Amino acid sequence: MTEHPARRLLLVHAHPDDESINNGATMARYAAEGAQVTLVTCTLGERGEVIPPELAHLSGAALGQWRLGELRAAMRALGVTDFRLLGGAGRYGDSGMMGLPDNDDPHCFWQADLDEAAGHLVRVILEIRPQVLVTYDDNGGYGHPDHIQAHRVALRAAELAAGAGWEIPRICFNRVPRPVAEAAFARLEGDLPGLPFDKSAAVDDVPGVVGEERVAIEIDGTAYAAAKAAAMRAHATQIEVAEPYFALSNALAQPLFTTEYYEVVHGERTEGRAHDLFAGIEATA
Ligand SMILES: CC(=O)N[C@H]1[C@@H](O[C@@H]2[C@H](O)[C@H](O)[C@@H](O)[C@H](O)[C@H]2O)O[C@H](CO)[C@@H](O)[C@@H]1O
Ligand SMILES: [Zn+2]
Repeated sequence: MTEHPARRLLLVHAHPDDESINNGATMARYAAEGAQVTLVTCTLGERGEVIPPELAHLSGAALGQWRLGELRAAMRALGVTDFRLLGGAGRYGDSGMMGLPDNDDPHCFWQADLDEAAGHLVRVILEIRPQVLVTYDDNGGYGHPDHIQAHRVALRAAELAAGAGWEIPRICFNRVPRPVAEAAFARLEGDLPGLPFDKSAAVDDVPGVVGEERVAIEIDGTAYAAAKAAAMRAHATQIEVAEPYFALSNALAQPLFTTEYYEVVHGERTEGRAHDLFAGIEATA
């Protein structure tokens, strides 16, 4: 039997950058504490926009390879050594934003056969035997096809893995409590004049905003704020950071959250608001 660290976390994301935006502090914390942190990213993000003018020439496969390099740099910043591309680098293409003709590309992730894609993830689950799986809600957080498909593939793979001998004890969705988001945007409104961004996004532009009652776990990542910001800066084609804020290529400022929040959607719930993704889960072989 392969020796496993006692605590094993698996995160499933759509593009290089999502992991740092949603879970950078969480990943840095658990990596620093000696847990096994495994990231599976489903596409290389080759249909993304590019922020820095000096990189504006990058598109298609060249952009995808560049973003893979950005992902490597972000993982170094977080101290995460186990990160993989679903089915291997380039297996599934970036599907573009919802409603675009890109969504119909037969190579794109949105067109993937669900069980074929989930099969790649089942192999990772049976190898790692994670106690916690983190992914997006059924809307992918904000409706992007690759995020929705990442959710579907993650949950299908968890179902198949349970039938093949490993039921993941806890499955979580990335969340932000609405009061937290509203307070952060209120601060942003006052800070905006001093930022390199002209406009602010809105609370409902933030993926996964829900009522407080649905948030079961919060991870205080204050100690890892610098690591998260460095990881986000590593994704320079997609993200501009001006702590404690950032903007994507749409140049709309939004809060850079260093406390990260989770809803538990499968497995043992926690008593009240927990502060550890592994709370109440026995270390398992
Ligand atoms: C955070 C995220 O999921 N980014 C995706 C997204 O990128 C957005 C898209 O280019 C949109 O048109 C911009 O206005 C927005 O600023 C971008 O964040 O979609 C891309 C294409 O599928 C994807 O590569 C990127 O990772
Ligand atoms: Zn994404």
